[in-house]
Order: sequence, then C-alpha cells, then structure tokens
Amino acid sequence: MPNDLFVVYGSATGNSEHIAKQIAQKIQALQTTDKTFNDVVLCAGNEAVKAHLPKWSENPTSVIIVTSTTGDGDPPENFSRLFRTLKRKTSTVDKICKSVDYAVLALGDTNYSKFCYIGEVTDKKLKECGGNRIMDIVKADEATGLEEAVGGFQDRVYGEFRKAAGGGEQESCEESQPPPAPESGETPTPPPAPPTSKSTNSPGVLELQKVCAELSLPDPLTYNPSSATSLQSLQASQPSSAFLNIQDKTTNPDQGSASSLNGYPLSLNSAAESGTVTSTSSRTHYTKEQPFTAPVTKARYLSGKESYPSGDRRVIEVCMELPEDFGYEYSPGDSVGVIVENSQESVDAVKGVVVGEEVEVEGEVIKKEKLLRERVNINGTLRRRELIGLSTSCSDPGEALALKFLGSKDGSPAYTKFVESNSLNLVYLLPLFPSLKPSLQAILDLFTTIPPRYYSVTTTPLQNVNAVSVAFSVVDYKMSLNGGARRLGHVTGHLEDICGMYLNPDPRFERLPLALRPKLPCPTVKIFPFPSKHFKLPADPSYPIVMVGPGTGVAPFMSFISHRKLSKKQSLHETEETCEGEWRGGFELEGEELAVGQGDVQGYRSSKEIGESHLFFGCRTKKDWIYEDEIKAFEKGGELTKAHVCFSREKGEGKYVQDLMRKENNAGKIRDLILKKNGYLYICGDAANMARDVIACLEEIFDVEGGVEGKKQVEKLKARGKILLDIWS
Ligand SMILES: Cc1cc2nc3c(=O)[nH]c(=O)nc-3n(C[C@H](O)[C@H](O)[C@H](O)COP(=O)(O)O)c2cc1C
Repeated sequence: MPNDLFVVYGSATGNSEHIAKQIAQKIQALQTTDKTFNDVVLCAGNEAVKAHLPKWSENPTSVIIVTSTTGDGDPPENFSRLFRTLKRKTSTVDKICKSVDYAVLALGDTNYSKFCYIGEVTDKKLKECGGNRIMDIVKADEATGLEEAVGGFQDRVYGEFRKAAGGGEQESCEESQPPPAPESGETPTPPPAPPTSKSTNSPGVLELQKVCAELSLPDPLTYNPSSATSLQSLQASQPSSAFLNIQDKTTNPDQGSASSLNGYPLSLNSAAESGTVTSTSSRTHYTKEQPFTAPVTKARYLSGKESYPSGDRRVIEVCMELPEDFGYEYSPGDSVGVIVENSQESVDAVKGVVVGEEVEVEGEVIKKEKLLRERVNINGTLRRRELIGLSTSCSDPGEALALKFLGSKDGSPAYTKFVESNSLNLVYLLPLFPSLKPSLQAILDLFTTIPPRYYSVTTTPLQNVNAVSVAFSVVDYKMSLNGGARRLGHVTGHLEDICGMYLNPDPRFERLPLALRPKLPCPTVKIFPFPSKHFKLPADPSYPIVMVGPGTGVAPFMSFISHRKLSKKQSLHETEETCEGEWRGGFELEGEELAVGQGDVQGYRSSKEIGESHLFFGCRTKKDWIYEDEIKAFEKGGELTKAHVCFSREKGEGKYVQDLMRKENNAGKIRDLILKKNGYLYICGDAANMARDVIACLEEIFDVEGGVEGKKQVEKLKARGKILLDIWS
C-alpha cells in the first residue's frame, strides 16, 4: 500500500507557501501515471500538528518541509506549532517520526545572522524524532536569488522519495512533468524563437540594456538561458487538470477546504491556525481570511504634513475602532495586519492586457475583475520566479529573453537595480514589455495573494481596549523607469488617501463647530490582530528597559512607555487573574522558551513600581522627530528616564543611535542595566542597516575585555530573550 506524501510549509510572506504548492502540484500531476504515493497533501506546519502528525508515527509517511526563517531566527507564524512540537518531542522514547522519510528545503537570507535557522533546526529535530532524512537539507538564499537552490531541490526531491518508497530512480519532478495542457480549442503556442539581433524597440529591453551597460553586465539579448538549467523548473506551471487535485486531509469540515491552489489562500489552514489564537481573556475570530472592517476614527501627520501631497517623508498615525466582539485585548509589542485590495487604477491597467475573462478555482468561477482586485498581488515587487514565468507569455523573443535574464542568477545585479530599487510590479512591467500578454490562468498560477502589511501598535489597551493606533511612513517615490512615474505604497498610500478628511480637512469648514460640519462617511480598513510572541515587556515592570527605535521604529515603544505609565496608575490586580505559561495570543510555551520575566497585560496590572527606561531615537532633522511632545512629556513625568535623540543631518552629539549608545556614559549604563539589573534591550526598525549596526555596537559595548567576548555575550543575551528584535526589511 503506497504511503501518503505531505508537503508542509512555513511561510511568512508567501515564498515557501508558493514553492510548496508548486512541488505538491507537480508531484500530484505525476501520480496520474506513477502511483508512488497514495495521496499528496499540502498544508501549513501548524495544520499538520493536529490533523496529521499523530499518524506519522504509525504509518510510513513521506514529508517534504519547505520553510523560511523570519524575525530574528524565528519560525513563521503558520509553522511555529510544528516547530515547537518537534523541539519538545525529541527526547521522548516513542519517536514520533520513526516512520517518516523527509527532506527539508530552507528559505532564508544571508543578510540575517541566523541564516535558514528554522529549516536547519527542523531538519535536525526531525532526525532526532526518529525520521529518515532522504536527502540533505537545501538552503535557498533570498540575497542572491532563491531560484537555483529551489530549482535543484525540485528537480531531485521526487526521485529521492520515489527511490526511498521503493519505486526506482527514473522520475524527477521536472522530467516527467506532463506537457502543459492547451486551453480548449487552442493550439499550444510554440516557444518564441531566440532573437536574431540585439536591436529592439521594446522600452523594457532598452531600459534593461542601459542598466546592464551601467553595471558592466552582458547585453541581456545575448543571454543563453539553456546554461541555467535548474531555473527551468521555476517556470510557471501551466494549467493542467491533474494539478487541480491536491487533496486536503483536514479534519474539520466546518472550515471548508484547506487546499490552496494557484495562489488562493489556504482558508482552512490559516483559519484553523488563527482560530486558536487567544488573548488571555478570550478568543479572537478576526483573521487574515476574515478580517474586521474597522472604522478609522482619527488620523494625523506625525511629521511631513507641510510636504503633502508629494514630500518624501510623511509619517501618519491612524486610530481604528475595535468592536466589542473583537475579543482581543492586544498588548504592547503586538501588530495589526492591514489588508488593502488592489486599487481600481491598477486593476484597470492590468485588465486590458491579461487574456481571458474568468478562471475556475475549486469549482468556483472567478471573474477577471474580481480576481485582479481582491486576490492576486499585482502591486507587489516582482519576484524572480514571476519574471521567469511571465517570460513564456511574451510574443517578442527579445522581451522573453530579457525577463528570463532578469530572473536568472546571472541577472541578479540587474534585478536589484531594475526591479528591486524601483519596486517594479506587474502594473508597471506591462507597459515596458508590450508583447507580454499573460493569460488570467498564468497570473493566478504565478502570483501570490495580496499580502497583509503589519504595523506595530502605538497605544495600550490599559487606556482603551476598543481602539488601537498604528504609525507608518507613507511610501512615496519616483521610479527611475516608466518616465519617472510617481509611486505610492499600496497600503500606506491608500491609508493616506482615505484619511484625507482628517489629515487635510477642507479649510472651508474649519471655523464651523464640529456639529455643523458636513458629515463625511467614516473611512474603513480591514484589519486583524497579529500578536507578537517575543517582543514583549518584561512581566515585572520594575525591570529596566532600553529601547532602540529610530524613525518609525519608535512606534512600539510609545505603547511600551504608555503601558508602564498607566500600569503604575491602575491597580487592577485584585480583579485580574495572572496567566502563567501562556502568552497572550494563546501560544503554549515550553519552559525553556519562556524568556525570563516576559509577560502580558495582566502582569502589568499588578505593578507598583516601574524600572528605569531609556529610549534611543534618531531621525534626519528636528522636523522629522515624531512623537516629540509625547516623548518629552514621558521624560518630564518620569515614565521615561531619558530620551537619547540624534539627527543624522544636523549637528549634535552623534549622527545615528549607535553613536549615542557608544558614548561612555551610555555604554556603561547599558552594560549595567542589562547585565547587572536584569534589564531588557529592544531594537525595532530596519533590519538591513540599522539593526545590523546596532548589534555590532552592542558587541563592542559588551566586549569589556576587548576580545571576542562581546559577540558571545550578545548571542547569549539574544538566546535568553534579553535582547529582542522587531525588525523589517
Ligand atoms: C522581517 C524578516 C526577517 C527575516 N529573518 C530572517 C532570519 O533571521 N534568517 C534568515 O535566514 N532569513 C530571514 N529572512 C528572510 C526570509 O526567510 C526570506 O525572505 C524568505 O524568502 C521568506 O520566505 P517566506 O515568504 O516563505 O516567509 C527574514 C525576512 C524578513 C522579511
């Protein structure tokens, strides 16, 4: 009796999920001719724990894990439960994976210190749980392009599993893939012939040629894709009925189907996962799939108001109302996920070019307009695999080659300059490559769903449990392509737009009393709670805290300081239960995972004294200083011991936060608070530059001996949860 094959993913931003889906689809397609496996099951790690893991120790099972690492070496949310379970179960006598053949594909980025950490640990733990590793872990690096490693894994993995299942060697995921099925009544389009000359009229190719010349790269039209064999496996999988049959083995019929095909959300998996996310007092039922439509009750510019409508640095705070049944008492350090549909303008720009009027997904026919507006991420920066996939829909061979080159490893520097630095998305790609006419099905196959954006809360529930505020910079810049078109962030631009009535009120009505002003409809936004597991205040408020948050990285610290201030004022502890061993957010934790002293809202309510607190904040100029009044008021009121502030474009004691931290007094203070006084150090903001520099600075600060001590000390403090990061790239 053939065994089941599980393709299990852990994904924060959709890459691993998409790759896992491709692998599952391809293997499923092979099963029509080659019955190596009974069923092919695709699911997120958390879903696997309850629905499938118990059976893995009983029956021979094959498991392919595709997981990224996020945060600072953290598992993606939808993988965290499986990760914890595997870590916990290694020492048990009854090896829970003793009947499991497995392989791990780890996604990561070498810009982060814990490269592919979650994949590595998962691979190790599966082994310790008795699993049979059938091929070595493959690590794919986002910094240089995931494609080659992913392609190599895809090429090999099926053959290896087949061999292990006793089915011989001949199959590989790619080789035996059936040819793409033509749409009914159509003859398949032959692949475009290679270009015969380097001349072209294509605006995209011309721009790319310029970029390549600047970077001393070969002309993209001379690119020879056949030398990049493994990339072929990442090309768009064409619709094939065999691919649309991945079986979901979920156990909960209420949640609908978990199968996630062609970029559609894994509604069941995600819902199941979020459904168990509880606050200490109640469960929340608002999720990514079922967000709450929150009225935006206030919005204000924290900086840059004078530069509206097109200044490059505008920071906005928006306040959203939460309903009674939101059932979610958030706590400082948490974020709110915001979902914004694609704008009508971007849908219109794509609609006319994409071929086909509707697609069928799991029996449901979806019209083009709806699919483009609500589902596919046409506003996201194009990924390499999407470019390679789109190349097959170009009728001009030069354009096809240029897109293939951009998605290839050889074209990596050009990708950075041409795609990444312009945040080039499908909407702007189409006019550059006029022969590119993808089908609606290809768009569905290639693109992920619109991802939510996450923003740290700036408020505390101790003040108002029915409202939450977040702060963000408006993304607004000029592209170097498309004639210098202006680009606004998909979410931040939208929020600024809908909050116009608060941000830039009509001056004609300003002198009128509020009651007499015309009533405008309250803007709304779709949100869901996104609790943080690690970025939490210490449970004992008397512990000191050091907060490093330049720019909008200061946002969670506004919540931290307000929370400590109000916790001192309120003495609610008699009426509140404390909650031990469970985070707010309902994640069960093992002893060693519970960082010393970390806690929740309730812990704070029992507080009397709050410990010393230091904030390191930096921005470009005094004009950019957000929350200046609030920070000064905190300092005056004693809730903040000291704000250390610097301006990179003005004269002062230092340019950047790390310059201030390095100063003798401050370095000594940080050492004392963290090492001797049981303090916690928090870093929030940009991962690539700021966090890296701040960590390097801390290594110096803790390197009292002048040797390698500092590096080790920082690692130790991170491992103990005494240095905590909330960073983004
Ligand atoms: C906020 C953030 C934190 C990250 N942290 C790490 C990390 O600690 N180690 C690592 O190897 N990669 C890290 N990455 C890189 C991701 O693993 C990589 O981008 C991967 O392709 C994401 O896959 P996913 O979309 O399936 O989550 C991080 C990425 C982001 C955006």
